[in-house]
Amino acid sequence: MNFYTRKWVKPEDLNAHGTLFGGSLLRWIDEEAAIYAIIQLGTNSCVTKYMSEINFINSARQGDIIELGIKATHFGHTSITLACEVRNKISHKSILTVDKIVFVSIDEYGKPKAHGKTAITYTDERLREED
Ligand SMILES: CC(=O)SCCNC(=O)CCNC(=O)[C@H](O)C(C)(C)COP(=O)(O)OP(=O)(O)OC[C@H]1O[C@@H](n2cnc3c(N)ncnc32)[C@H](O)[C@@H]1OP(=O)(O)O
Repeated sequence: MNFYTRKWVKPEDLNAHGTLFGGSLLRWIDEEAAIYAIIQLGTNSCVTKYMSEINFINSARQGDIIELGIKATHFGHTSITLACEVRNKISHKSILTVDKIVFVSIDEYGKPKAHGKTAITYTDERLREED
């Protein structure tokens, strides 16, 4: 799993207990996962279809630096399935896991569209393809 994005937990991200608000974390995850799906599928016409059970394992506190990890686990015909882990950047203690986040590639009418991708590609491979 690659941990691309880091966040610094600030006062506006906290819940009434003074720990990281789950809603803030889920918003960051949805955006991170969407960016990952867009890059892998090569189109920004894709939507979140499904999120599996979310397991909040440990809380994060103000001042903590956390990192968001995403990995593609399955390429379907029109969909891509991702797994996510959020952990403390310093201690590597797990904060949250999501087993499955599914994005679907759509056409101009909002209907599922084949994306033609079968495996993870990395930026340097994509740049080589464009040469
Ligand atoms: C980035 C964002 O915030 S987007 C905003 C939030 N998301 C949305 O508004 C999306 C709203 N939903 C929709 O518009 C529609 O449900 C669509 C277009 C995504 C999918 O339409 P459907 O008629 O359900 O599509 P369909 O049944 O053909 O399935 C499409 C793909 O999704 C997969 N899929 C459908 N339902 C599920 C599910 N519950 N769990 C996992 N995968 C699913 C299918 O297996 C299929 O994948 P494949 O082609 O790779 O085999």
